Amino acid sequence: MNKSKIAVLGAGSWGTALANVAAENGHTVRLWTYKADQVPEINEQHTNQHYLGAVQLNANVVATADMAAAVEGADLVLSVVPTKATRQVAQQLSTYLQTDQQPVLVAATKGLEPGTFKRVSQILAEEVPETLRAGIGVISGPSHAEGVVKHDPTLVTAVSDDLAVAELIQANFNNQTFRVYSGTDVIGTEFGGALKNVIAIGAGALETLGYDANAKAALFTRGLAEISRLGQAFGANPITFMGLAGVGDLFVTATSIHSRNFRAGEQLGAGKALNEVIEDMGMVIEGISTTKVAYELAQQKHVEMPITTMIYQVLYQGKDIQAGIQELMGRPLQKEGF
Ligand SMILES: NC(=O)C1=CN([C@@H]2O[C@H](COP(=O)(O)OP(=O)(O)OC[C@H]3O[C@@H](n4cnc5c(N)ncnc54)[C@H](O)[C@@H]3O)[C@@H](O)[C@H]2O)C=CC1
Ligand SMILES: O=C(CO)COP(=O)(O)O
Repeated sequence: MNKSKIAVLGAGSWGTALANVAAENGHTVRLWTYKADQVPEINEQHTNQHYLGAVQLNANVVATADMAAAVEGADLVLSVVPTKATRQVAQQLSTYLQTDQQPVLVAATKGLEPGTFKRVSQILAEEVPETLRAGIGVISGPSHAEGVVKHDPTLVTAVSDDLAVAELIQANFNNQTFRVYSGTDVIGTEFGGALKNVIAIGAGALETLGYDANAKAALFTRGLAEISRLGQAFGANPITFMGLAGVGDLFVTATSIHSRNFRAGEQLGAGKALNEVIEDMGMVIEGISTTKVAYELAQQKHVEMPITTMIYQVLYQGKDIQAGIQELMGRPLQKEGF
């Protein structure tokens, strides 16, 4: 395929891993960071120690703290900063894009914006020039950065309202160890990616509390039913939740020690205070704010989400986890619904 100019905004674990995939595919890559002190390390040592340890990055991953330089002439721009920073970064991006520039914009962040309840691709659409709105896509799926940079076989999905945009993202990022599917269910893909983080926090807590596979299977299955129900209330295709952005990402996030959400849950299960968990992680734990958004959305849409509600009460109202589990187990009997 033709080689592209790709700008990646955000040099944390995931932005760096995606930049690395793009560089390995022969594209010209600029990795923007707002922390200027990361630049010499990435460009000279070809590492990003804080996020990815000693892993050697492709030498064609070029970091810069200058967003204008990063996005100049870019064919694709990936947004990979935390959800809460996305709006501000998209506003900055808009000031730097040339008026005749028509890059495809890709949301790689998994979250829902507190207060507005917006999906990440919606935030981008609201903040960038109108001419770019038709060219927005999402990349999601079970893909811990740590596995991607060491070339573990990884499958993700690229989606957009316009299949041609999804296929363009697919063609640019696919390679022998990073297989990219395409699709058009943007809503389902973004709800799946955001909401699995909530369930992963619960899974981490179960792990610490010593619960076995029965409890985890129960959490995954009924958690996925909640994710699907809320997604469908916003127009998602329920089948999406059976795929990479649904059960796939739920599985990886709720079982892997690489998951910040799972690890946060483990620490909460051990009794650590939420503010200490956040402080000590040093990386974004999206599920914490997403839990609150999901809880509020469930109330607003009258969607039954008992597990999410319990996790909300643990995180924000000091509920005891064991008491929460007992409450869930004692709920009125009902038919198995999805
Ligand atoms: N780490 C992973 O394996 C994966 C992460 N994701 C998602 O990607 C998103 C980013 O995650 P990570 O890279 O892991 O997070 P991270 O915490 O490793 O990195 C976030 C990056 O954003 C930067 N940043 C923070 N606040 C900023 C601001 N106000 N303005 C500009 N830059 C800012 C940080 O300096 C850092 O470079 C999250 O939504 C996460 O759910 C998705 C798939 C895999
Ligand atoms: O989305 C992810 C893997 O697909 C990353 O999950 P964490 O943010 O919990 O590390």
